[in-house]
Amino acid sequence: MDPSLIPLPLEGYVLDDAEEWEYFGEGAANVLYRYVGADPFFGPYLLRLRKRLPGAPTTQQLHAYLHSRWGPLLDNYLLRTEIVKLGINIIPDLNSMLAMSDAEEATDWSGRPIKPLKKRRLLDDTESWGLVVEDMSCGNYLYNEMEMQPESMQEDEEMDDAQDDGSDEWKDMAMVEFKPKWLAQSPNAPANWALCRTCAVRHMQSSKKQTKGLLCVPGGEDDDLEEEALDFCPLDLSSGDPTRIEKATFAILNMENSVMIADPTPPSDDEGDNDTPAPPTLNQKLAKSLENSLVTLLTNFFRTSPIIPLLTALQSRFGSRGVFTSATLALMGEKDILPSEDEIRRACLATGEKYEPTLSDEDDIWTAMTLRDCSLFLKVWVRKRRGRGMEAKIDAKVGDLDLKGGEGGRAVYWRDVERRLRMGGWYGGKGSTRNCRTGQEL
Ligand SMILES: O=P(O)(O)O[C@@H]1[C@@H](OP(=O)(O)O)[C@H](OP(=O)(O)O)[C@H](O)[C@H](OP(=O)(O)O)[C@H]1OP(=O)(O)O
Ligand SMILES: Nc1ncnc2c1ncn2[C@@H]1O[C@H](COP(=O)(O)OP(=O)(O)OP(=O)(O)O)[C@@H](O)[C@H]1O
Repeated sequence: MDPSLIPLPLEGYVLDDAEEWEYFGEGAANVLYRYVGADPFFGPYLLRLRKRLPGAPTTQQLHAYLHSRWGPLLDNYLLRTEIVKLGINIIPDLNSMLAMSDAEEATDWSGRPIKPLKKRRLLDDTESWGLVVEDMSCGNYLYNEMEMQPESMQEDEEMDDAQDDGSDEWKDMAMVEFKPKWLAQSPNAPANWALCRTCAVRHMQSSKKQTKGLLCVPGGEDDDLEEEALDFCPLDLSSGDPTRIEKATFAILNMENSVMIADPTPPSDDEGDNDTPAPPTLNQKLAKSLENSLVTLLTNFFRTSPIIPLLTALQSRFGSRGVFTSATLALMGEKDILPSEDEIRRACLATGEKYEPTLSDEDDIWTAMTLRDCSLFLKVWVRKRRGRGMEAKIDAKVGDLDLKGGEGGRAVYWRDVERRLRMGGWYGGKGSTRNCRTGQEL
C-alpha cells in the first residue's frame, strides 16, 4: 500500500453534532446521512458511517484501501471520498435516532423502502472516523432554487413562466444507480458457454425460487411469485454494439429502483380552489422531456464514455485466472477469511509457485470480487438556455468499492457459485432462450 496516495483527514473538522445530519439511506454495511447544518463545505457530500458487523474492516482501513488500490485504477471515476474525525457523541446520538425510527417504515431520501429489514443494524460505536462521500443523488437544484428565491417570489405562480427563457444553470435532475457486475465472462465458465456469469446466476436463482414456489401451499405468501424484473445482460453493455447497448440501457432503466428523476412539482397550495390546473413549470417541462429521452441519452453515454470499457478491462485483468487456480484455491482453503501474508507465502511454497509479497493482478480475487460488486452512479444534469433546446450532461462515479475482507471475504461462496453454475449446466444456457455471446435469442 502506497501511503503517499492516501489523503490526510479533513483538517479542522471533528463531527460531533448528530442534529446536523439527516438520515439519507443505508445498505447492509453502512448508513448514509445528508448535512443539514450551516457549513457550506458539506453541501455536496454525504456522511457514510459503518454499521457494527463482526470482522468488518475499520473506516481507516477502508479509506486507505480505497485511495491506494482504486485511486490509480479509476482516477476521476472514483467517487470523491474524504475521511473525517468523529467526536464521542455523534455515533451514540445517531444510534439513538436509528433505534427510535420505525424499521418497518424505513425509506431512503427518495422514498424507496429499505429492504430487506434485516439490513437494519446500528452504527459501530467503537469507530472514531467517518467517510465523507460525494453526493450523487439528484434534485439538489430544487433546494438551491428555493434558497435563492425571495419568499414573495416563491408564492408567485407567474414566476416559472417568467423563467421559461431558460438559464445557464445546470440542474441535477436524475440519478441512475446500478451494479455493472460481470462485464467480461468468468474465466471459470466452460469453453462452450452460452450465458454470461450474471445471466447464468439469475437463471440458477430464479429456478430455485420456482422450485420453492411449487413446494409452497397455494395461496401462501411464497405462492405469489412476482414477475421477474427485466434484467440487463452486462455483456450487452460491454459489447460495443449499439443495439445491444440500447437493450441493456433500457433494461437498466426498467430495473427496480435504478433510476430516480427528482419531482419538480411545487408544493400544492391547499387554500386555492382553482379548478384549472396550473400550466407546467419550466422544471416540470424539463423533467418530462428528460424522462422521454433518457434511454437515448444514456445509450449514447454508454456508447461514447470510457467508463464501461475501463471497468471491463479492469474486470478482465483482476481475477483473470478465476477461482479454481491452484494458487487461489490454496489461499482460500475452506475458510471464508483472508489469508495472512505468511499463509500466502507458505501456500506458494507448498504448490511450488513463486511467492510474490503482493498478489499478482490475475490472482487478486479480493480486488476482483469488489470490482464485480461495486455501484455505478450516474448523475444527469439538464439545462435549457435561452433560445436553445434541452441540454444534458452526465457525471459517472464508481462507489461501494469496499474491501471484501475478514469474515465477509466471500471467497468460498464465490467458488461454490462457480461450482454450482458449472455442475448445473447453467453456463450452457439451461432455462434460457438467449445467447449472451451474440446477444441473440436462440
Ligand atoms: O453473488 P451475486 O453476484 O449475486 O452478488 C451479491 C449481491 O447480489 P446481487 O448484486 O443482488 O445479485 C448482493 O447484493 P444484495 O445484498 O442482493 O443487494 C451483495 O452485494 C453480495 O455481496 P456481499 O456478500 O454483501 O459482500 C454479492 O455477492 P458477491 O458475489 O459480490 O460476493
Ligand atoms: N455517494 C452516494 N450518493 C448518492 N447515493 C448514495 C451514495 N452512496 C450510497 N448511496 C445510496 O445509499 C445506498 C447504500 O449505500 P452503500 O452502498 O454505500 O451502503 P452499503 O452498506 O455499502 O451497501 P451494501 O448493501 O451493498 O453493502 C446505495 O445503494 C445508494 O442508493
